[in-house]
Amino acid sequence: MELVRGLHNLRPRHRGCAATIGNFDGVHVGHQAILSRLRAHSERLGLPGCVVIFEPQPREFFAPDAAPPRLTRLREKLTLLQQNGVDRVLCLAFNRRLRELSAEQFVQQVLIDGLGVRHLEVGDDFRFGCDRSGDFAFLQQSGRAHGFTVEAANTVAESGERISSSRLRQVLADGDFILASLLLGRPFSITGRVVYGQQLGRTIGAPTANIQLKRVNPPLHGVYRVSVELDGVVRKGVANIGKRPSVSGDGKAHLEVHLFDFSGDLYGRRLTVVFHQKLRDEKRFDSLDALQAAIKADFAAARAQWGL
Ligand SMILES: Cc1cc2nc3c(=O)[nH]c(=O)nc-3n(C[C@H](O)[C@H](O)[C@H](O)COP(=O)(O)O)c2cc1C
Ligand SMILES: Nc1ncnc2c1ncn2[C@@H]1O[C@H](COP(=O)(O)OP(=O)(O)O)[C@@H](O)[C@H]1O
Repeated sequence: MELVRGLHNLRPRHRGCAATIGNFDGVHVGHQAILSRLRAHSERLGLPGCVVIFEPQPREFFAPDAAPPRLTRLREKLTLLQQNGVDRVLCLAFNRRLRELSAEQFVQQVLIDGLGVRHLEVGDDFRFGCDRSGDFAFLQQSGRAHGFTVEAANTVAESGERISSSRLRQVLADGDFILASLLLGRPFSITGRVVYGQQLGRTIGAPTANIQLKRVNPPLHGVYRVSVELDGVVRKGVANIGKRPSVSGDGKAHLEVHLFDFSGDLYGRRLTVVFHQKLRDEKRFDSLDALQAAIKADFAAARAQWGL
């Protein structure tokens, strides 16, 4: 899969494709249906299938503090798009210039001049362009004028309700990991690189691999029973995701995971943490002793649930 960052990196060889546009946060089952339609059209046309995404996502640009948590960070999203058979991703920086493009300008600059789109697949509620003025009817009209077809993918529902990124955020906040798996088509996980922490964990009998979240607001908070695949072995463990109010408090969310019956160096490794069950909310403890006791109890609870 090829990643093109910014319109200025598009070359004449990139013209001619089937495309879709959106945030694709989570790459859930609804998104997967659109990607499957995209693949069908790209095969029919004998052209690559291209997904146009935005980074940051529009709401993160408009209101950085009020934006909803991210289900997938850029790298995770790209991996999932690749796994869904996408040939090319055009990642556009959502900034003032992009925000101010009218629907006509967006179609002309991105879809026609940039990508030479021959088929456009969109979700049934897709809106774009300055103040969301472009809609499906507008795209169909542009398609007729510029020689591309447009199709709106059907809504995909689960348990009678539409699948969406915002529904997933709610389901994860509720700790319903079984429903989350149904909506995602895979268990919910967070992937990232293990970085150095304060080296405190090992001194309280709880070494924890700290996974870099890069300031992105995660959709989960609290203590969870988790698993991690490491060198082909599924390791069981417990994770804390939160701001660690009892210790540092740099105000940012951290994800740290302790693996049961494991000792070794994980620094620099890329881990995928799969979440299975919430144990409790994160708390502020007045002493390191109280924190240590709570962590010990979490270990015992998670071990018991895992049958270890
Ligand atoms: C199972 C578990 C539960 C935790 N619960 C809390 C908590 O409720 N409140 C809190 O402030 N920190 C909590 N922490 C985070 C600890 O403060 C942190 O792991 C410890 O300070 C070690 O940090 P370090 O890895 O950077 O050395 C928890 C950690 C683990 C592994
Ligand atoms: N059972 C384990 N679970 C998680 N990490 C472990 C384990 N055993 C050893 N480690 C290693 O110890 C590191 C965590 O130790 P810790 O004292 O918490 O340091 P830090 O604050 O740098 O995360 C991990 O990054 C990993 O390399």
